[in-house]
Amino acid sequence: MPAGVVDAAAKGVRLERPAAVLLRRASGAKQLVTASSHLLFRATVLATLALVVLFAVHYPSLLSRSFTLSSSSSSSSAEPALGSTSSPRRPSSHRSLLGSGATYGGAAWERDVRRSATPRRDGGLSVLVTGAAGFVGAHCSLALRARGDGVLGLDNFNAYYDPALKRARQRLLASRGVGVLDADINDAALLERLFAAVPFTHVLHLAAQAGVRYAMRAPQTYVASNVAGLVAVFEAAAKHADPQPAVVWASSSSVYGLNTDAPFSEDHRTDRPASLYAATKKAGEAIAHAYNHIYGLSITGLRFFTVYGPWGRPDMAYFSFARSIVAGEPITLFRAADGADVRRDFTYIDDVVRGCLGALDTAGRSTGSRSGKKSGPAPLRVYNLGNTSPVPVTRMVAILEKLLGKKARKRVVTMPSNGDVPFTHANVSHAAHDFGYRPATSLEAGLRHFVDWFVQYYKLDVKGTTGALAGKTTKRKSMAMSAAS
Ligand SMILES: O=C(O)[C@H]1O[C@H](OP(=O)(O)OP(=O)(O)OC[C@H]2O[C@@H](n3ccc(=O)[nH]c3=O)[C@H](O)[C@@H]2O)[C@H](O)[C@@H](O)[C@@H]1O
Repeated sequence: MPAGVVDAAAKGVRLERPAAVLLRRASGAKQLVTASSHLLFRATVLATLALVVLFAVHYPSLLSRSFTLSSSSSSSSAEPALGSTSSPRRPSSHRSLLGSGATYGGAAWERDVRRSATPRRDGGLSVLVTGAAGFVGAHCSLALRARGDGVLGLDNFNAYYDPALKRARQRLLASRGVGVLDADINDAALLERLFAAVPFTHVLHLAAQAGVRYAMRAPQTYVASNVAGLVAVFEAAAKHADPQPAVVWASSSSVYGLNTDAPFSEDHRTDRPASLYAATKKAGEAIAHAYNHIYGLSITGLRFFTVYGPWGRPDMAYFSFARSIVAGEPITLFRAADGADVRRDFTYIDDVVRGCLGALDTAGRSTGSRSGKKSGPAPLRVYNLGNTSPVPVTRMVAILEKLLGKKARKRVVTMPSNGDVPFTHANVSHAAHDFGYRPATSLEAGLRHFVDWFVQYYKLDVKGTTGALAGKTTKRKSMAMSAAS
């Protein structure tokens, strides 16, 4: 090879080398950029997924069918499970934590809300029922609807007791034209929106954290529901409704606490609550006074006395005892420290429903307005809704044993120091005078209705387990609430 050529070739090689290196570097950089953008993309996707999972864990409610007028049976198709009625579980997270970014609103939503809340009779009420998928709330909603009032329900479906039972009540309400919003009373934005959409004449506020003894296990849920939630409802009714509705709400016989004068009258002392539950209800009565005084809200508090019946609360003694008797499990019976039987003024649900409707019908108008001015004093009332005849809990168990055809396995212990009180006994003369409240159901008759429902709802084999029930239950109307039937 000639030298020039060699040189040239060498030069060529020399000349070509930097170009190839540059080319390789360029393509390396490109690959690097591509690879890192893939990496970045994947990291972003992973981070997004992680956020979604975190979000779902902390706020499952938002991913569910929130704030819709749930009426379909898809909300819970689970078969009723007797075993799932026993001990209370912690309530699920409150929707109020989500702030105001929820998915309610829109023309279709407002149309559904208004349809449910519109009365079907002249002069009918338009009632917002909170806790509508609860025991008393569901019965009252059906009774109001049955007489032609408009009812919109609201419930957070928390897991204090089996939410499947609440969903079953919700389906029953839907079948009668009552919509129940899946929402929390602590969601101020939602309440504001509702009062903007509907001129409710009344609020029947029954949403609460119930249960006397559970308050020792989950104290903050009582404050969140019974104090903060009550304030949220009063705030919305006082400041965002035009005109202001009258509010009727659930207080409790437990406010009498350590009171020993009997029968309990509304004029007796209620400043010695025995449980945090009672204290939050007593606080509610004081809060009601303030909202009535400042904003002219018409407010009626109803002190319920151990309400029982079909579609009841599984955490209550009569219900959990029935479950245990059927399952052959032991029950614990409390005895007062002096050895006396613990007694309760058990009140049947239909009587309580009549009391609630009487209180709504006689509530009287609120006198305030959104501007904050009131035109004069508004009604502020409180009533006992009891049965006026206390019965020993041991007698309640004996009736259940007879109805279920099976003996209870009893364990009797001295009442622990858990907020319980040894007896309750209502004087209902004020409610009788003001709206004709007259409880008419004996514990025997009321528990018979309960057991009929209980056996049917949980599809119990009454022939196998309950001689006394066989035959009776087959005649029963299917899933009908007595209040509306
Ligand atoms: O009247 C009221 O204000 C209250 O009535 C009931 O509270 P309570 O009367 O304690 O009803 P249960 O929990 O069903 O207890 C009824 C009776 O059974 C007794 N009991 C309860 C549970 C148990 O395991 N053993 C037992 O002997 C209690 O001491 C009580 O005397 C409701 O649970 C409250 O939400 C309501 O506010």
